[in-house]
Amino acid sequence: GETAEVTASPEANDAEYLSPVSIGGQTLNLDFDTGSADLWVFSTELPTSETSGHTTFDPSKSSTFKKYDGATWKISYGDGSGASGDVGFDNVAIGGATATSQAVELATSVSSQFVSDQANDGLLGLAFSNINTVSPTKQKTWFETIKSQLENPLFTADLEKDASGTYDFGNIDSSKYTGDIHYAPVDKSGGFWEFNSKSYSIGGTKSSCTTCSPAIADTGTSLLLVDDDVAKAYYAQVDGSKNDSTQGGYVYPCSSNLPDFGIAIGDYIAVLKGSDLTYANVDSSTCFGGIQSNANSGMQIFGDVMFKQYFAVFDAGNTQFGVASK
Ligand SMILES: C[C@H](Cc1ccc(C(C)(C)C)cc1)[C@H](NN)c1nnnn1Cc1ccc2c(c1)OCO2
Repeated sequence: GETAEVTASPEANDAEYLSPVSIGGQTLNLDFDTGSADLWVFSTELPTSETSGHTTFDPSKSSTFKKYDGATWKISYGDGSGASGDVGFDNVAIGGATATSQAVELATSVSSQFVSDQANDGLLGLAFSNINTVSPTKQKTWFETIKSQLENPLFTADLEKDASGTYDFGNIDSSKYTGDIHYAPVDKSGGFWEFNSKSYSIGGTKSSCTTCSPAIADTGTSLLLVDDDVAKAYYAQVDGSKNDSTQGGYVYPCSSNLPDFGIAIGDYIAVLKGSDLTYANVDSSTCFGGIQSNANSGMQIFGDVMFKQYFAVFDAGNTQFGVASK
């Protein structure tokens, strides 16, 4: 079976990580997103006013591209952004592993957030294909297309703070983590890498929260979006912090000492170091937190803030998600 490895390069503030993907011989930089299941790209079908700074996929230049007549897609993301378009099939290679006849969703319309993020040429979904948005027939993700060719039906994420990391497909590279991998069973019925998270710790003090929402492992989200009362409890320990609606969340004096924050991955509490829980500067003295409220959306979203501190294993063979120290 095959294995493949590709770099994941951070954008400003580690807001997102981009990886090179070859589609019909054309290389685009895509945001690998374990929280969605569409592989979509900036294409020559977009108005040129929306593609400046982006690499666009040109189906007419690929000898292996096949149009999927009548199929369309339309996706809306939780941050309010979205995109839509039509569909074809082509050979899609990542790190030397090629999925043939992979569904590639070509954007004919993208929201302003995507137009302005010139580093991003589209998203590569790594969630489960039951939430793919192609109509009339849902399509497989790249990972699900290639899974049977891989040495093991799994992939790992090693994202780094302000540095390039890697995604590996088909194997677990033991040089990338220390100690044990702690797994939680995944409920994939909602399409996400979803697991229970019924406790947390703040500054070493553990709390159980039987009413806490389940969590998803989401490489496509920058922050850690936790239940509202958990976010409140965390920032109650940060002097001078406040939930500032104009900034869009909790801010505090950059001089604050942030407590460690432990998140439950099933029965295991992964402790995130407080010193790595600041996301960005709002101004020279005010900082924006990596931990924010999910506005009680009923789902906790564990994004890149977690992946920067823990090596992650997405194991489709055993339908489990695991983390290890690194
Ligand atoms: C937001 C990303 C998907 C995306 C990634 C990048 C981008 C830009 C390139 C334009 C920067 C837009 C969108 C996430 N992926 N699973 C997602 N897709 N659907 N829900 N989420 C997670 C969520 C949900 C709610 C929230 C949030 C996050 O941030 C703020 O409020």
